Amino acid sequence: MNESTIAFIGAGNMASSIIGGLINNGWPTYQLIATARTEETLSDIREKFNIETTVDNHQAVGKADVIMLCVKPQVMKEVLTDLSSSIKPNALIISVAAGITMESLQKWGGEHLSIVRSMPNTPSLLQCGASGLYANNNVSNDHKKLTDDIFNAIGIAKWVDQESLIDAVIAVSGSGPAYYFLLMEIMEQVGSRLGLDNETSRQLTLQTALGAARMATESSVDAAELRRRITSPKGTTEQAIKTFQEQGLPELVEKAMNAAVDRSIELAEALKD
Ligand SMILES: NC(=O)C1=CN([C@@H]2O[C@H](COP(=O)(O)OP(=O)(O)OC[C@H]3O[C@@H](n4cnc5c(N)ncnc54)[C@H](O)[C@@H]3O)[C@@H](O)[C@H]2O)C=CC1
Ligand SMILES: O=C(O)[C@@H]1CCC=N1
Repeated sequence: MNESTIAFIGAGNMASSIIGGLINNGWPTYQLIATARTEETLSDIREKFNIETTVDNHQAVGKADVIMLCVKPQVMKEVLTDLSSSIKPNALIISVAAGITMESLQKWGGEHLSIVRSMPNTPSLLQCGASGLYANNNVSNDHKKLTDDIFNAIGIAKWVDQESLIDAVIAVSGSGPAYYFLLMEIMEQVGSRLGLDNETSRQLTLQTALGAARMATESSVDAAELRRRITSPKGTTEQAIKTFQEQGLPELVEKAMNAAVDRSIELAEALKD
């Protein structure tokens, strides 16, 4: 097991998912430290994960081999600028923030820093995460291996060789779980309107999502073929799929994913100074 100590700066939703996933995979709790603005958030984290916490970012960073920046994009500048003097020279910095560029991170933290921009997602908690990773030129092979160890412990991880592709990762997997949750919410509601009691509709919807995801990931054929196998000619599925296609679902999904990319670019521009 890895001997590195990881400091999570900003122990909110994303950090908790990564911390939980690492612990579920056997990462020693004594090698994890988390910070937040309030003692209340930290006491939740201690209760859930039994790890060291502090409101003092400098204290956490001083001990850390890996500094995972998990604050909102809007406070990243303030947090990183303040921390730059406490970061150990050989530490690895990993940002999870959407829309904060490598250029900004280097400007605020220091040009010499080894920085990875990551884009994880919340299923990391269940070790079912999907993360994209992009490294600056200071990141050594050992630091890349360490990054792989962390992100592979909580799911799958893919390196991209152009920073702009992190925006594509945001649109696909960073924000992606929310798209599936939205579809689940809608299917549950429609099932109830069709006469099922709420609990039955909920359970059938969720089990169907789980079953479909498992078939898509575990079977040797692609999603299109799995869909065809359900779609009997002149049957019921055909009518539902035809409705999705005719009403523009593919275009709508593309538009939604492009909106996520556009927002990341907009944030990067607005927060760069
Ligand atoms: N929620 C998600 O599904 C994903 C989020 N992200 C990224 O993760 C980052 C955090 O997002 P969430 O966890 O959703 O937000 P969140 O609001 O749940 O967590 C942010 C945490 O930062 C803490 N914080 C604020 N200022 C601080 C400071 N000065 N020092 C230390 N801690 C401070 C807050 O107390 C809070 O607990 C964002 O940059 C977001 O782009 C990336 C991928 C997915
Ligand atoms: O919505 C957001 O901005 C963050 C980044 C990806 C998922 N949540």
